[in-house]
Amino acid sequence: MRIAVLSRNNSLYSTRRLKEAGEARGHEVHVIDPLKCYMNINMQSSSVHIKGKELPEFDAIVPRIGASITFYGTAVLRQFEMMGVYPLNESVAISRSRDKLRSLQLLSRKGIGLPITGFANQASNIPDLIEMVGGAPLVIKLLEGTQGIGVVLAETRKAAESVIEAFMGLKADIMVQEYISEAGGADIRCFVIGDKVIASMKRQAKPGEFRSNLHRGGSASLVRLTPEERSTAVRAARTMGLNVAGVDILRSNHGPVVMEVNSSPGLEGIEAATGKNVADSIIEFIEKNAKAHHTRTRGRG
Ligand SMILES: Nc1ncnc2c1ncn2[C@@H]1O[C@H](COP(=O)(O)OP(=O)(O)OP(=O)(O)O)[C@@H](O)[C@H]1O
Ligand SMILES: [Mg+2]
Ligand SMILES: [Mg+2]
Repeated sequence: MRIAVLSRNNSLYSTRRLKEAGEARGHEVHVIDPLKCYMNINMQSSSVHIKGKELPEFDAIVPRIGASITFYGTAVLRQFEMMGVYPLNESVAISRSRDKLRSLQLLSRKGIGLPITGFANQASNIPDLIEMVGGAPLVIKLLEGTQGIGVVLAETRKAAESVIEAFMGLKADIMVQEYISEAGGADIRCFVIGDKVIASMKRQAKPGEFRSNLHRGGSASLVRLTPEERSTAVRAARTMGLNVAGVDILRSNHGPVVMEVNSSPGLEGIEAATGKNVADSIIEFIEKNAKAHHTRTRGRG
């Protein structure tokens, strides 16, 4: 097969591994920078070009679209979908997963366990919002945050009120969440491919920190999932319409709760922690599932 990896940089670990794994399985793999692509959108035919050349036909495309280029990256991916290229994850599903509130709304509709979460636009609603999520301690999150930056633990109601007020004053979009203290500063990354969790790891925050992000000094280790955790992760990925997803779960007193579903989960941490060849499993999934014009939305966006 001829496979495109849509990625800004072919020296990134995940991109490199996907190229290696694809070639090891006998495929031709091209790394394509979505920002370098330009497109012809017309009635007769769609095409994608780079530096004056039309790109060849691909059998499948693996989107690795960073959060900062979601808008243009998904437009390029959609163009490939319209041309009939099989997307590992569809543009619609990626856009959906990038909106945290929309994601939580979709997951809750399917009865998937979530931390109690509230959001509001006006400062006058703050006291009621805090009440709704069960009072302090609680977690306040910037919707645009990443790598744990913009995630705050407010220990008291007073602290919560002033942090929420400050964020709202800056016109930042936030959500307020029940603090799952029993998770003990750990979360579980479930790497889902199709209808299976093919690898998982526990990430433990460093002492004195509640955020388990590896970028915040957390450490990864192997973990044994319960059947409920497995099925929660798989259902969360399916609800978002993602074939490949990194589902982050907290172990709460009321069972596993999903914190977020990532559409471009990194391979470095999970391959290092588990010793599994995750890139190979992704290529294998593509071999089994890639068909031209095979998206749930048929590229309609
Ligand atoms: N409600 C919560 N209760 C307990 N711990 C939480 C809660 N929300 C977040 N955390 C901790 O904080 C960390 C960061 O939170 P989260 O994953 O929501 O933000 P982020 O990592 O900045 O976002 P992204 O993963 O999209 O980059 C989590 O990995 C988890 O360890
Ligand atoms: Mg996170
Ligand atoms: Mg994330």
